[in-house]
Amino acid sequence: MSEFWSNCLSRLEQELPAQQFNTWIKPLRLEGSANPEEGLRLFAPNGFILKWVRDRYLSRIEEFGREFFNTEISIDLTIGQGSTPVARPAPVVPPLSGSNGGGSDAVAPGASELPASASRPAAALKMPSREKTGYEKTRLNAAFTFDNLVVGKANDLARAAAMRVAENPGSDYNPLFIYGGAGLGKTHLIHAIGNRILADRPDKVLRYVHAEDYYQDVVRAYQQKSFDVFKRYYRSVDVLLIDDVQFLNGKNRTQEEFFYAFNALMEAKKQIIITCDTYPKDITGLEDRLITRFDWGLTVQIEPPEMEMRVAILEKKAEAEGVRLDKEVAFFIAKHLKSNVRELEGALKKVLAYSQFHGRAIGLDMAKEALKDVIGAYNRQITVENIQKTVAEYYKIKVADLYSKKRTRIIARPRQVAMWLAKDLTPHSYPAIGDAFGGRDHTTVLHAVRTIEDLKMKDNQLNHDLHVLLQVLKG
Ligand SMILES: Nc1ncnc2c1ncn2[C@@H]1O[C@H](COP(=O)(O)OP(=O)(O)OP(=O)(O)O)[C@@H](O)[C@H]1O
Repeated sequence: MSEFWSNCLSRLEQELPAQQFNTWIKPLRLEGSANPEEGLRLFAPNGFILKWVRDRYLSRIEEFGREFFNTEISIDLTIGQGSTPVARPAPVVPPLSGSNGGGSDAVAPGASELPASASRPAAALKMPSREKTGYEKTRLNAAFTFDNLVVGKANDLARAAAMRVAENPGSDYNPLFIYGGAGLGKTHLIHAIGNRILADRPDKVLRYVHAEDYYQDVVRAYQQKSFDVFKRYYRSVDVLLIDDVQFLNGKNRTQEEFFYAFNALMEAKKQIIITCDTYPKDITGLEDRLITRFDWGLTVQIEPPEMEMRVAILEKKAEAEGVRLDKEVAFFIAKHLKSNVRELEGALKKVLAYSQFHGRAIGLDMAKEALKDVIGAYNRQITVENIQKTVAEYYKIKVADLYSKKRTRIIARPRQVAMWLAKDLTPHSYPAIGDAFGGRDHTTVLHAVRTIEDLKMKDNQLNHDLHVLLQVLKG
């Protein structure tokens, strides 16, 4: 197994820019028995890395596995440390040490709140200590700083507010609520704030947490009846940075805990910074008392970047990879990909890989060739509605069935196919796709995407369906 993993690591190291490899791949641990058919387990230190790896790298790792073992393998990606230490350990809660810390703690998260991995044992969450809190414990990503954040009209207000908070945590804007669409730099900005605070005030106890990880901590605290430790942990920080708060949607028990932590931190004049994909009042599935609190400080938006900013981002990212990008290439990419910085990064990566693979210098013609699929799909403006209509026609069902609660296989499978296509062909996030399918939870979309990914390897009919649908949609 270790031979496979080192093989996989060296291939990924060759394929990916060093920053991506170090951030997303290096902290992973793989475990499994000698027989790969019994399944492999890939441990990610936190939900943030898990989400990223699942969306971007898991299918590639599985592909390497199939080549290496010459058989189908399945990899169970889960939060944890495995049996070997990881670079950035996930926070975990120790076994119960006595009291459960009050009446509300006896309330379990609803069954639907429990993640698949909830029954797995967890290691111990340590109270942050000022002496011992090293950079790793903050869970910040050192790669996201103000220095490498490109500023333009789309984010100048958000950046100015972020700088102000970084300079005076706990005073002016509390909480600072940053919202905007997927891939527009919210995570980058929140890490930049954390990194700046820590650089200026190394004594501050600071904690970055993705909302999924916060939820996992609540689940573990519940399982291990260690709410005292959990509460003290989150209330003892000077700065709490919580990313993608929309993921608390529908998780009532977790929201309750967050509500108490929020109040305690605000009372103690500690800084809270929150990111979200929508304006507070538009968040669905979150309690009103939380939503109104989000508005207490300053709410700032990050918008899709304008043309000049997109060009500047491409140039900066290319520079970080040691490449000087011609203006015409940067303009060409920026002209075609408008709504999402992550997409711009993906396109740039594709151009760099294409140039390396074919041994060609980066120029306009080459970039056009490398990106013809990406840009073709983008220009045809594939929308979720369009996908739903095409899928419904293909499977001879009604579009309304795709929004409905019907679970019969004849409806459920086309719905999963449509969700998979929506994730593949549009820039929408899991929650946004869930909304477009009758207000379903993002986990349902995630499940659909994983199911179709798995099945398309094994099921010829499904593979054929996907092929036809992709051709129709891409034109
Ligand atoms: N203004 C910018 N300057 C430089 N890089 C940027 C900028 N905005 C976004 N990026 C880069 O784009 C990528 C995606 O950004 P990020 O993960 O911060 O988006 P997000 O808004 O948090 O997305 P999501 O809601 O999907 O989590 C990151 O690699 C980030 O560094």
